[in-house]
Amino acid sequence: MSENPLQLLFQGFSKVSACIQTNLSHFIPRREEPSSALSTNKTPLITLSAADHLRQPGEILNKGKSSGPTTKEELGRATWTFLHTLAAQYPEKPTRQQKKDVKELMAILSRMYPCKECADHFKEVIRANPVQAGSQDEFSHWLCHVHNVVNRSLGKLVFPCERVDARWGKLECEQRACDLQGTTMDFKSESQ
Ligand SMILES: Cc1cc2nc3c(=O)[nH]c(=O)nc-3n(C[C@H](O)[C@H](O)[C@H](O)COP(=O)(O)OP(=O)(O)OC[C@H]3O[C@@H](n4cnc5c(N)ncnc54)[C@H](O)[C@@H]3O)c2cc1C
Repeated sequence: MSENPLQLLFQGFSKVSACIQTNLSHFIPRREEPSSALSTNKTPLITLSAADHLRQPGEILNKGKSSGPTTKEELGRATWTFLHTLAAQYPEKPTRQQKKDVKELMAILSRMYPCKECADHFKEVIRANPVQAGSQDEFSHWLCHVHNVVNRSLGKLVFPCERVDARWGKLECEQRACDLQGTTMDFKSESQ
């Protein structure tokens, strides 16, 4: 039976793709591994999609961002996206542990954010504005407020916090499988 010419074309394309991956992986430095692991590990270090064949090698390695080191602005936008998405998904009734976790996360950010001047400034911001994370609404509005404190210090426009839920939503995830589970119990005795 004669094969479909398109099928033959795709088979040829797959072979070329596998060959490019194997050869390209030789040019990418890898972490120290025991020599036995190196000799047996056949998994390519990167995988390429069909569209990647149209890109330059440098573009493939920096997929999704402009080439060159990450700027303070890119880092800031990515971090605020992470934080506001976290706040949008924060439970209506968080557990004691979840409240503790977000406070710790902010404290860690103020020590380890990879821009020292930003981290130092953020430390002052959260000292003056202690984390409020008693509910989803409280946490997302607190975050909006501290983001505005940073905005003001950089001469940026202040964001209207009543629109924070419209700007930042929960992560798109099938059947809300990404949602954090809170508690249905009412911890009235808790101080925060
Ligand atoms: C913790 C932290 C501290 C930082 N400190 C400094 C610093 O000291 N010096 C410095 O130069 N840079 C700092 N940055 C980076 C800075 O805040 C910006 O991220 C960066 O300048 C890029 O700004 P942008 O205009 O693209 O928007 P961003 O401020 O990054 O905001 C991203 C998007 O969030 C939305 N948004 C804006 N304000 C709010 C808000 N209040 N609530 C909800 N959504 C909002 C807007 O749609 C905006 O486009 C810090 C970032 C973080 C995460």
